[in-house]
Amino acid sequence: MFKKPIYGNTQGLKKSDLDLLHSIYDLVADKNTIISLDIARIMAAISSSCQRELAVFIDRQGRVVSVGVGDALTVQLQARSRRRGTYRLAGLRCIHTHPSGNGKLSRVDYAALHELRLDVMAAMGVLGGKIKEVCFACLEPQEEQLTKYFKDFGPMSAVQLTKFNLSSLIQSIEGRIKPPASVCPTDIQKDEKAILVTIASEDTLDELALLAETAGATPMARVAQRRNVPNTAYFIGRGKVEELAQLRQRLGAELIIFDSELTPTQTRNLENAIGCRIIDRTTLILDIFAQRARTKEGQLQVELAQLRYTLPRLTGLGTALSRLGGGIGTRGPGETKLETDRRHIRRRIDELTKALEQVRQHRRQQRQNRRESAIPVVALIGYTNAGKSTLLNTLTQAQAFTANQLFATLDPTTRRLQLTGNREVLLTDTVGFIRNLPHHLIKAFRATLEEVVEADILLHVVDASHTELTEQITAVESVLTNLGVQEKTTIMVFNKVDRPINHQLLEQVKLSCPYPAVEISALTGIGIEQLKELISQNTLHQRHLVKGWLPYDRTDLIALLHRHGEVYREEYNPEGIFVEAEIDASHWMNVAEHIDQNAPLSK
Ligand SMILES: Nc1nc2c(ncn2[C@@H]2O[C@H](COP(=O)(O)OP(=O)(O)OP(=O)(O)O)[C@@H](O)[C@H]2O)c(=O)[nH]1
Ligand SMILES: [Mg+2]
Repeated sequence: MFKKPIYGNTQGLKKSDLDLLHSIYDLVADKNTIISLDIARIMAAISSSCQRELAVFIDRQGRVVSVGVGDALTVQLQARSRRRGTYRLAGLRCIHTHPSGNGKLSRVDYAALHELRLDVMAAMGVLGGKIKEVCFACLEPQEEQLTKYFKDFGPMSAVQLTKFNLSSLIQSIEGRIKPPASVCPTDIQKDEKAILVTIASEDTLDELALLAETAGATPMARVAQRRNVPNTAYFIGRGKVEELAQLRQRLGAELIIFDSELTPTQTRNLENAIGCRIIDRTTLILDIFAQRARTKEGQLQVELAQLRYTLPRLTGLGTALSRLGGGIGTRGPGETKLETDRRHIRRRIDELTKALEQVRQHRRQQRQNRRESAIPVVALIGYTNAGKSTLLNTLTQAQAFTANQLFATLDPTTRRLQLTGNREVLLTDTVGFIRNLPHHLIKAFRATLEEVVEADILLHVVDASHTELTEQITAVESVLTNLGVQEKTTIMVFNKVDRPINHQLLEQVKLSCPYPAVEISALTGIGIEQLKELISQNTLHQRHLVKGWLPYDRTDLIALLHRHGEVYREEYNPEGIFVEAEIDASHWMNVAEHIDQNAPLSK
């Protein structure tokens, strides 16, 4: 029969010891404890008898995966390496012996713990065939990364070692390691069954359902209980809580999402009464943002918002429940931080605030540069899913990500847009708005939203085919007011007119809106030329008139006028070139100083 190998240098080992070593493979440790006593005792006996170090690796199911003679590094390097990505532990623990009787971990032991990213490294000091003392250590994440920081346990007896709860130690370590953004999507729990709850009318749950789906959940049922005032303890009535608990059981749902903000007490009470994870709309939106954020800036903003909002709410049962495997509302900074060190959170908030301040400075500088080049900036704003990114793509042939999802865009994208008459503007696409956009989010997303604040004009993109277009416009306007930009020059862009439209409603909306409006389809191209014309008209003041004479040796300036402006007259006379043109403010100075009111050769 195939025998699993004994790794390391086995030369000189007695046959009976080798057989005993082989027998370790047949033993299984309890998955929650570091090692079982029978394995420990066999190791102590052989290690003492041959006066060599022995190492045993056990996986999370308690199975012995490799047995060897020598230190942990030698043994494991010969056995198959089992790294599971840099942001996770290897899922293996190592127990090895020191025949000197000293149970303290050696430098090699710590090195192996770090290099192999072990769950735990334990050293057993053995003397006279008996276990004298045991020490073990695990990695201690710093700033969400696994570094060379260790946490030591022991010395203790072998019996004490078998009583130690390994699972919760591993969970607490892994809870504090943050995967890099690029690996986040693999952690998304697809199809978490969810129940949606509101105290308004059931229609309002359409949007919540879309949000839930965007986050990766499957809405299974909708529960509406009309109330003017939420119950302070449970948000909904006590009887409804019972009903919800039964419904959850029947459907096997893992998550209940409320359409409003819940207080920490309400969340806790509901979790205790229903026994599953309860999240509110804000937490759901933050979760989507956490999944979407790709740039460093986006990630900083989401983490800040989460720390400010979600973490103080993740207390009580929620903590235990979310430990059972993450899921919606549990992504992001990780709540173990909350348990271990509240001061750490405050420190992190400070760090994030400072880092974001730097981002803002940087963006301010970028905007300053743009301002100097005097190219007008046009910001695309609007309700999420209105078609902003699609419009950016249509107008500029950009390749911004678009999707029939809420919050497809998180990070601002800026592209140049060529208009008629060589006119040029910068078009910025940014995060979509939503009704009751959480206050924390507006604050956290200031760096991004400042693009809107600093823009010269706004294109307010509206999904004209949406039944709630009026509500969506109002929601966007309320965010604009919040940002203090309600007075900015705005063009209303009614998008998706290729779809069935309630024309009566659209006409009403257009009549009541004080801004110039245009109907378009970003998808099919209807109305795009008209929109460009409106953008031109509204950014006209950014051009200067040039009228006068240029010498023949400055035909380069004529070329510049053609490139960055519109030339109305261009006459080649014997005494010089007479031009009448308009040119972008950014290039005006270059030409203006050479333009002469009098013909050069007539002077
Ligand atoms: N029929 C039709 N669909 C459109 C039109 N414009 C956009 N869409 C669709 O609407 C959905 C949302 O488009 P996006 O461009 O991602 O919307 P957005 O406003 O950038 O959304 P967020 O970034 O999520 O805020 C996509 O499925 C688009 O294909 C249009 O003119 N007509
Ligand atoms: Mg978008």
